[in-house]
Amino acid sequence: MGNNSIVEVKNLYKSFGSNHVLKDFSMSVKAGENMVVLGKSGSGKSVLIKCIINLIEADRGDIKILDQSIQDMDEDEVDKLRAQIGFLFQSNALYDSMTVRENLEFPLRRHWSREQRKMGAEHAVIEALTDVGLAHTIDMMPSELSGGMKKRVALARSLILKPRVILYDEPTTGLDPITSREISELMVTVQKKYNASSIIISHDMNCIRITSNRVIMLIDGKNYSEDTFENLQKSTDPKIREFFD
Ligand SMILES: Nc1ncnc2c1ncn2[C@@H]1O[C@H](COP(=O)(O)OP(=O)(O)OP(=O)(O)O)[C@@H](O)[C@H]1O
Repeated sequence: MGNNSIVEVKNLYKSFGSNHVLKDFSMSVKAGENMVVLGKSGSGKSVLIKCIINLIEADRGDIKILDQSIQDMDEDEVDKLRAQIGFLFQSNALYDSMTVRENLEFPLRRHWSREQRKMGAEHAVIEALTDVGLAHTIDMMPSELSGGMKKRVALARSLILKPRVILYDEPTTGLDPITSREISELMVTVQKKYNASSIIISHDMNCIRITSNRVIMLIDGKNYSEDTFENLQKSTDPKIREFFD
């Protein structure tokens, strides 16, 4: 890996009609790094994540994940790459009609052969659930779980393929402060265990403080500033201060 970059975004532009959302945005996420993207509502954080996983196409710019340019990939290659990327969406997106076990098996059905699943699915499900402290919920339905537990199960599901990169979209939204803190600490624990890199979109200052190695300020469509949480907190720049005051 040339420059040790797991995710490399260069000079990204994305507009919707006259709404210029990303304007020359660049960032580089290193191996094992937790990168937070902080920006106001509507600043383009979700658009950025969607560009990174090729759900929407950027107008201009380069995106490389694990040294592969996503724009040059055919569908098969994108699919293979997606197996190495874990997602944790705000909504959790658990299937309500499936047990916890079936929810966790879902990505395996897509990316593992029948033979691989026969040999390894049970072990993989138990390992991922154990990592989030919820092995005992394996036969439960999502409706029997609290909000925080659902979030943990969704995290377990995003870990099951042992991703190199994990993308978190507002992982603590809707959770009480104690549960938010637990989820944030869990994100740090799993990042260490899996040696994954993460890109985290969040407004939750406590979550950012706990999880981030670095924070990017997404302002006016650009990477306006990037630094550690502690250094940004000390900034006197009014555009940065808005987030901390
Ligand atoms: N598919 C789309 N078509 C048209 N406009 C879009 C589309 N997706 C996003 N936008 C616009 O892009 C801008 C950025 O949206 P985005 O969802 O990335 O914001 P965000 O920073 O994630 O905000 P929030 O913190 O509120 O989730 C918004 O003005 C939004 O209306």
